[in-house]
Amino acid sequence: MNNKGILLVNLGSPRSTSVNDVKEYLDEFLMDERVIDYRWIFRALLVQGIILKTRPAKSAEAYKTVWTDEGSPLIVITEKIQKKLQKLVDVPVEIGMRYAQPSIETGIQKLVDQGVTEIVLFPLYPQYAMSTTETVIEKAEEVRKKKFPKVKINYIQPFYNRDIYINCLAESIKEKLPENFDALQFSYHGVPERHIYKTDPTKTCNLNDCCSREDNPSHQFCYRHQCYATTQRVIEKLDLPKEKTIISFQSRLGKDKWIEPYTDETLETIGKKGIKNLAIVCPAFVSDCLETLEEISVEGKEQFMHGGGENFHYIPCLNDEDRWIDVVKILCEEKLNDFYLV
Ligand SMILES: C=CC1=C(C)c2cc3[nH]c(cc4nc(cc5[nH]c(cc1n2)c(C)c5CCC(=O)O)C(CCC(=O)O)=C4C)c(C)c3C=C
Ligand SMILES: [Fe+2]
Ligand SMILES: [Fe+2]
Repeated sequence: MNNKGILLVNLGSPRSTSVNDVKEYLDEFLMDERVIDYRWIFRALLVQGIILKTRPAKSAEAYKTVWTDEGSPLIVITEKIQKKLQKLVDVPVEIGMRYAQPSIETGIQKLVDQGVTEIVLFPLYPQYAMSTTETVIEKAEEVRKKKFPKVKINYIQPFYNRDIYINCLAESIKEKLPENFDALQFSYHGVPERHIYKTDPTKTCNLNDCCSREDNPSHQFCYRHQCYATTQRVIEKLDLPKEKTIISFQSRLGKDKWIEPYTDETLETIGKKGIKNLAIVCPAFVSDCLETLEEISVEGKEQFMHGGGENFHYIPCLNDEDRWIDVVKILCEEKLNDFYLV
């Protein structure tokens, strides 16, 4: 196994909470054509001409509320996953971020410096999206071809429906569920509807009930379906009645239509419909980050309380829980073994 290694890839965070560092990060992130998928000139006009004029200051304030002495929660937790995994496997494990530092290139370089020529790259996203899994693979391939042409990379596929992951997520949620709750809400990061249509090679997804149907040819690339499937399977494992569960999509940006239902609108209205005690979980994220610790735990709680809710219980992500590290290990080992089959 000594020429093999593992690269865990997460989204990335700004270097610090200064407005300039947040601006630099948002510039790289939002200028990615798989995140804001307009033609370059329109993307630049929107991002550099409008969004970067005001958003960095607002986002920097939000980051300050979640930042720890060690840094960004997303990076710190990814490092913890790396360290725990490293204790369980006999190949080097490094991390790389799609945006900012440590970059995917830095991660690959660190592996290469340890003699690695065959890398298992793990995009840490359970569900496929053009703005997550796909952009990670595109970036890694670009870096590989330019800087490391002799290195081979095997990519771990989205694992939203793998039994080991579903069992792990369900167990984790079960342990953290409060005794009394009227509903369990599954809030996933949203994406613009256009992204789903664009990445559907079968052109059969209508973003309606087909996403929650068991089989539709579009499911392999339908982020909305994959979120529904994760939810459905966890609900079954937890033996929860469907009426006690809610699915929604958070973190909208801009004026485009994003996939529905929206988390903020849901949180503002369910209190009046009799849901007073809410538990909420965010399974699109394997590690807690700005979008869970601020947008859901703080803003989301305010929205729920404002709309007549009484008790709001946020269920943390899998983070560095041992049962999740075991899943990461199994998924990595499967791909490490693939190298022997070629
Ligand atoms: C989990 C999967 C994610 C998808 C899908 C996703 C799509 C997506 N995101 C934006 C815009 C922003 N996202 C931001 C933060 C952020 N997004 C994800 C994950 C997904 N994004 C994470 C894990 C984080 C947190 C990073 C951290 O440092 O903690 C932000 C930055 C914060 C802010 O200013 O709100 C933006 C902007 C788009 C446009 C998009 C799909 C097209
Ligand atoms: Fe995002
Ligand atoms: Fe779909």
